[in-house]
Amino acid sequence: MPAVKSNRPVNLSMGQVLAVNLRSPVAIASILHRLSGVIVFLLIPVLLWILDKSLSSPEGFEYVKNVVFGNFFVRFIVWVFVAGLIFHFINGIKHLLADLGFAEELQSGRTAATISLILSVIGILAAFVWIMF
Ligand code: HEM
Repeated sequence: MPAVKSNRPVNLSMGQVLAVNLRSPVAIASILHRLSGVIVFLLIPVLLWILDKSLSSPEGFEYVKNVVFGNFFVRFIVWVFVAGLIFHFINGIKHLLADLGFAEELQSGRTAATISLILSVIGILAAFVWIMF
């Protein structure tokens, strides 16, 4: 038996977790930073294959240009990779600045998270137009 009885709630439902976290830009930026890191990591082989193919020969380059990038689904996957990288990079800079002591308090951290979310959305939408059309 623990010496002090804890009233700390355990086994929170996912609804409770989301209700709290979706109201916090810091929490949203944090989980998306982890998710984007994993997405970028998982898609690296696809991008490496495209790069390898495009550098293999002039025919390989034409193949990637016309056939690979001619495919809507491949362009979408490439956009997901670029979107993940944009998000991860911008929020990574925020993390590194916080490590240096910038915007690490509650209010400044919220502001930094909001700014990085807005910049990420702008960059990700621009990448969508660039890659998909
Ligand atoms: C191929 C490129 C990259 C991959 C696959 C990648 C992947 C990851 C993953 C999986 C994590 C762990 C996330 C977590 O557990 O919360 C992480 C953390 C981190 N990444 Fe990246 N990353 C990449 C590029 C970058 C770049 C370019 C930056 C610089 C802006 C960066 C900055 C960071 C930082 C600062 C963290 C630590 C975040 C923390 O302390 O919670 N990453 N990365």
